[in-house]
Amino acid sequence: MTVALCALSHSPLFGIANPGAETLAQVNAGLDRLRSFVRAFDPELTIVFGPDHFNGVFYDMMPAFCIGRAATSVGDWGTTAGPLPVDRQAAGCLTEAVLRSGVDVAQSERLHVDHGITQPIEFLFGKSSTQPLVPIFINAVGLPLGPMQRVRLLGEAVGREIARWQRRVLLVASGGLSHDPPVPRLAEAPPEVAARLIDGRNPSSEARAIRQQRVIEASRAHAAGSGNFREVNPVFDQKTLDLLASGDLEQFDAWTNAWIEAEGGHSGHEIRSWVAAFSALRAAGPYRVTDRGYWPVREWMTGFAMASAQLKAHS
Ligand SMILES: O=C(O)CCc1cccc(O)c1O
Ligand SMILES: [Fe+2]
Repeated sequence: MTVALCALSHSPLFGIANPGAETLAQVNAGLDRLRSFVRAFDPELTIVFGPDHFNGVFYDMMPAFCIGRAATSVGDWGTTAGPLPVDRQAAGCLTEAVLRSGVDVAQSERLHVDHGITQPIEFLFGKSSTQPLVPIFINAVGLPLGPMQRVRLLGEAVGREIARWQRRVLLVASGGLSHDPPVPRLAEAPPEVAARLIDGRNPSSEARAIRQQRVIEASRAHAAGSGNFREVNPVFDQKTLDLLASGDLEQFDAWTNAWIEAEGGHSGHEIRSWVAAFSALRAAGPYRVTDRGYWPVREWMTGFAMASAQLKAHS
């Protein structure tokens, strides 16, 4: 057994909005380092913890967590659409292990995923990779959410299971850190928006284009200092990264969702992906963070962070 971890933010505005040459060069250099880390580790299986943004998972059946035994990319924001190379057997083992641990994870024979899962895969492996995957959906925008402790326990159950395997497993976390992009919320949605949050799968390409254009315009307004979006919070983000690096992950149990939202914005809940993945790594053994980068990027409407980590025994 050996396990490694890569965690990174996603933003659909990456490649669309320009954060300036210096930031872009630094982020790209960071992504290059992550790709080198992954190549050197040479994973036989990659488990991706990531959210969805009402593109693949809706309120007609909103699970807290869901493991895909098969999955298909909706192809939003220029990501490759279609079936993903899911390792069905590994996904089944993980589902059983998590259920045995007492965490009532949902399961899917066709998990629909958006850029929350596909962007990190494409960053790390390219646009049409055949890298075997297990996608694990972590609800971060379909309020209400359960306590953070459940996220940690989900991750631990995954980590305990893969620690028993004779296989190099890469854990990938996708999301965060603090950000508040224009993702609709059911409680405040007018009826036509509510309808698509409940059952909005397979929008017409025109409808998708209109929504994406709205996000692009929002990011322009935000970058120009107007618009009604919260600022990225580097203090919250560094605190999150410090705690993840410390390995003292039980401390996240005390982070209430109200506090996370107040400090990290509505999409700050995406740190759940990071907590799940780091908890999985820790369940496989003591770890150390080997790389860490952070850039608050207004043009991408997010604090863009990345990290890699590996087991101490293998460093
Ligand atoms: O709903 C959508 O498709 C856009 C969501 C979105 C926007 C900016 C930064 C992000 O990280 C993000 O996920
Ligand atoms: Fe997101």
